[in-house]
Amino acid sequence: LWKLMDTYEPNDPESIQKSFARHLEYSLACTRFNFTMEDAYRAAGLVLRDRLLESLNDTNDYYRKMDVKRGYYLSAEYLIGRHMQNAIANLDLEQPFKEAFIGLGMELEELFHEEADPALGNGGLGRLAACFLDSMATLSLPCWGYGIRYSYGMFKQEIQNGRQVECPDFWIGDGCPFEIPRPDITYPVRLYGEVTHGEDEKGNWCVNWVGGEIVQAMAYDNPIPGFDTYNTNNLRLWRACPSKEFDLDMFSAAAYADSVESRRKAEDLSAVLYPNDATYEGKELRLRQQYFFVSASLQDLLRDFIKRPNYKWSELPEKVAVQMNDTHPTIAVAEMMRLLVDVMHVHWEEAWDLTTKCLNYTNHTVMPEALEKWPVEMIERMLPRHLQIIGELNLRWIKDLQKKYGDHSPVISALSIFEEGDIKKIRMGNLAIMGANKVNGVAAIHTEIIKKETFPEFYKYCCDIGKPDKIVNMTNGVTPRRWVHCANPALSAIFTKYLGSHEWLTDMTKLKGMLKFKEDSKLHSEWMEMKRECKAKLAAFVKEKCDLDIDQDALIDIQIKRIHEYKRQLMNILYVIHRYQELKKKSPGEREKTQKRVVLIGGKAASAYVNAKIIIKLISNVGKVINKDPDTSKYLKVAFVPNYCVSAAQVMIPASDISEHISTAGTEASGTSNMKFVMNGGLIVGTMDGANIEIREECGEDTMFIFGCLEHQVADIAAKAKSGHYPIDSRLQAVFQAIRNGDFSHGEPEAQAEFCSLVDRLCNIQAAGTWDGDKYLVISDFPSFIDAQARVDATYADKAKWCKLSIQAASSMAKFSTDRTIKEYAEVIWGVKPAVRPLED
Ligand SMILES: CCc1ccc([C@H](C)CC(=O)N[C@@H]2O[C@H](CO)[C@@H](O)[C@H](O)[C@H]2O)cc1
Repeated sequence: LWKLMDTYEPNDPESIQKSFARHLEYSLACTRFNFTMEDAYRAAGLVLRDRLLESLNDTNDYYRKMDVKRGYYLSAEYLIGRHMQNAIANLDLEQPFKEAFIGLGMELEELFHEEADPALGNGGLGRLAACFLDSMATLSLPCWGYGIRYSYGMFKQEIQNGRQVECPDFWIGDGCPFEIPRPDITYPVRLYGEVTHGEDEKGNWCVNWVGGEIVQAMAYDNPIPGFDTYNTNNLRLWRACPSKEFDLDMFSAAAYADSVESRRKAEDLSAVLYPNDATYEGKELRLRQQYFFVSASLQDLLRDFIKRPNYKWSELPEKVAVQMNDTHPTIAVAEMMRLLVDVMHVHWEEAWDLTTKCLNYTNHTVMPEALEKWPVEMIERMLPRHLQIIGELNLRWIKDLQKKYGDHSPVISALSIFEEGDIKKIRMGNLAIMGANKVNGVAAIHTEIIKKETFPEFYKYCCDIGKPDKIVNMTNGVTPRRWVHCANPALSAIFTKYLGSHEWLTDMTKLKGMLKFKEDSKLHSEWMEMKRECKAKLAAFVKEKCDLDIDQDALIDIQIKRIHEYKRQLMNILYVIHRYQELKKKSPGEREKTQKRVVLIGGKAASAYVNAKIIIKLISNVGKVINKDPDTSKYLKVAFVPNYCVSAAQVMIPASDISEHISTAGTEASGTSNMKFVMNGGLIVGTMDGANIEIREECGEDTMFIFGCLEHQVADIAAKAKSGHYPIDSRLQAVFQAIRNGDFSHGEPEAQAEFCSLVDRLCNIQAAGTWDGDKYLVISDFPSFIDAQARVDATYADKAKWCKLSIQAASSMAKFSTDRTIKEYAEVIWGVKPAVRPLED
């Protein structure tokens, strides 16, 4: 059987066609003469699934045989995007698949479009997790991801009359060929109930968590193929199922409704992704979701560990490393202790030693409103044993601190896991740092802010105990497979042609080889042709989504990311109004000389985020005025692109000339779309914030149009404003006036009121830097923003210079590949080494 089984799926076009036809018939019950494009996509997906599954199993067997140290990434979100194109590329099947389907009269692109975009995440954090999975596999690192299989992902965004409308995203629809249900892998997860103490059968004193409700966590495996390797890792997502499919005795009793109720209640757990991406909402279901996937994941990885012949608990940190993606999985600190102490009967001290050696924590935001603090009473009700454990941990922690800093040092209350107050809370950030081996920020400036402003007492404590390197920096990255090779095949072809191989795709330092051609006219013409192709695709996309015709020779200016006041989409649209007013002032002749611009803004607002939704409305209404103004529409177009998601990003990002990363200095932890744009030859208008700073260092100052105050200046500006010194540039005054005049309200009183409230709050001078005023310093950064945009126009007028800068920047982005980022995590934090699976195994 083994000989038969080995590599049983040949990859020549004909075998692929056969396998396709077989799945059409035997898996989908279609006949080979009548099937829809969606059927074709599904059958093709199953052809790939067979190969992915084979590789996943063989890879996992290899890891087990080699008894390697494993890494586990715990994330409540994975924005994985469409699978098919990426799977074909990473399995190195592009050629045979292309030939096979051309032979069947189908373009691969047609199939790709049939796939639902699994949006199991909100934004940056979720997409980073997905890029990490791709790099962990490509580096042949024995690392798996764990998460939640939400039935409803990130809502679909429709724009109706300029306003965001959220629509449920039932992405699973008729099933996803790229996931494998594992009814053989389920774990019980208890919630609520109470804790009893007593003697077990052997007379040992033990703690029992009883009662409450049990939910079954069932695994769904999503193979993650690496590029240019035979290794395929796994993303194991948990779905909540009722513990007893059907409680027959309940069935007999007239409590039928209850059994259905308990089924619904159980399934609720993994039903919906919470659509907020930077504001903590203490919803109980959210905490249940977090504990649910953390418990199932830790049970699963510990089961794998104890499967190893004559395992010893002391070996756990040598065989297991866990990364907590922000505080969302931080209940893992207490759950690991419960499983080790209560279930595996490991002594408390050893259990704590093992826990703090295995767990690690990544912080992704310094926004106070995003830091999770769960009410003690909620934890007490839902997770009574965990509250006991956290209480005990904090007791010992405080004792340590008192020994070091004295009983009444203010440090104690700052470092305590508990936040006192009328509602006592558990600070998940403090618990995460306390329970972690390593803590990291996601960009150099962000990690410094964590040390100095967000957790200064913790950093000082680490230094005091001689562990200053407990907090390390891991600058984010993106995977070049999806964001260059799949999103921009024309650019990928240029790199491979000029560099002589596609090695750059697994080692982006090779792109430096392009620099010697950066002023080469032949490359320039190919480069500009590539950009033209991307712009043509974008034009078709914008026509379809916004019913707007855009001039492909215009400068394409894009800002796509979650709508949030700190990301300052408002400043972008205020500038567009200013640019419009300047155009209107000009004579037709003068207008002819101006740089044509198309400004595209896209992103979802958290459903309860009122100000963000008003900003979307303002952008939509401004577009309606400008785009049909005969004086200006030839020179300036602006549109809000609906339903920004991974697949939309793959169409928009390759087409940019300029992209906006204009957050107030010190607010954007890193940003990752900035990296994707520059890798595709786009240049940045940005502030000295997040990873913009490091991109500028790598690519050269002349490739970025920087403006605005620096992080350390923010507090001064706010202080000056308090004393009334916060001047408003006259050009911005003119913009505010136009808004107040109702120029962009289309006679909608509600919109007019909303727009004016936005402007009024900005102009509440004394309150600048606070929520009652211009919290994110739009007014004080506006003049230099105008200057930066003028520099863009001037530079863009010199096409050869622009092209040179574009090539220079795109060829200098090696640092921002997640291969570099993950290599650092593996070496500095996890101590996990590549385990390259040999084919013949
Ligand atoms: C509790 C609600 C909630 C949900 C998600 C989050 C995320 C941490 C927000 C997020 O996505 N942060 C982004 O993470 C990216 C990856 O590191 C960074 O590049 C972005 O700068 C950061 O905003 C915070 C709070």
